[in-house]
Amino acid sequence: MDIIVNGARGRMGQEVCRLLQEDGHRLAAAVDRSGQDGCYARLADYTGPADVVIDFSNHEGVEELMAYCVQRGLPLVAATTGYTPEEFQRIQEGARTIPVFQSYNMSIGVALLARLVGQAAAIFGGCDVEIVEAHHNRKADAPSGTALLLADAVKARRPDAAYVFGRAGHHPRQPNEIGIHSLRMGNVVGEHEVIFATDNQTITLKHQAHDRALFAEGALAAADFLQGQPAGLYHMEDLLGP
Ligand SMILES: NC(=O)C1=CN([C@@H]2O[C@H](COP(=O)(O)OP(=O)(O)OC[C@H]3O[C@@H](n4cnc5c(N)ncnc54)[C@H](OP(=O)(O)O)[C@@H]3O)[C@@H](O)[C@H]2O)C=CC1
Ligand SMILES: O=C(O)C1=N[C@H](C(=O)O)C[C@H](O)C1
Repeated sequence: MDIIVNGARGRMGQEVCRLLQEDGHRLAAAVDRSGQDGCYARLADYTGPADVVIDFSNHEGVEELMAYCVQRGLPLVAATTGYTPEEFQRIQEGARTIPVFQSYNMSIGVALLARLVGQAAAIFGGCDVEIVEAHHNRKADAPSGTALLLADAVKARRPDAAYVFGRAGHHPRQPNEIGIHSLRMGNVVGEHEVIFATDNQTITLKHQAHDRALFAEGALAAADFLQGQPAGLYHMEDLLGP
């Protein structure tokens, strides 16, 4: 399979480019806005053969990304985080024409975590929920896309949940709050903890990524999954199975 990697000079892009060749895939084109190290500066500069685009770049490039994939009829693995609601809507629109696999976290472990979080939220209906995420000190967006994905897994079971990002000052906790807290430090690859607390017990569900290869492997599995799929929006749940 011939893969276009968008954001190819970034931390994740480099990991995908390294791994895909070991994995029997082929790099059709490396695209990065720097245009350095043999990369195309823009997606539109590459018109050669390709089977899929994997995107780990920046949310602001979504219009160009979707226009390119839709115009060429190319399936897309959309792994970038930090989308505004309008930008995310652009992905949903594109998915009416092409198959799009979108996840804020490409690891199967986090897909399982999200499922367990949904179960815990349903079983412990009235408990307090707090989410703590930690990432490296170069991460641009906060909270992480994964923290939002996990909060959404709770909200799916508790529609009145309200997200509170960090806390300061005098604001007593409300029963329907989901507290979301972001740590940025050193070289942490990605850690997510969801805490369910009642007055007499605490349950903590936690995922730690040790290596970015985890996300690159997931993105390649998603690219494989998309081959032959009809237009639509796909997620890690589709890879996880029952
Ligand atoms: N879904 C998942 O599992 C994961 C998602 N991510 C997400 O992936 C994204 C990238 O992460 P990471 O690799 O750490 O970030 P980096 O900043 O290291 O890499 C992003 C790269 O994309 C380039 N870039 C920015 N905008 C564009 C554009 N419009 N077109 C082409 N290239 C562009 C950047 O160039 P420049 O340096 O000039 O800005 C940079 O080289 C983030 O949103 C991150 O949160 C990360 C890990 C896992
Ligand atoms: O920027 C990162 O590094 C990561 N971003 C994703 C997110 O925002 O959730 C996934 C992973 O945790 C690493």
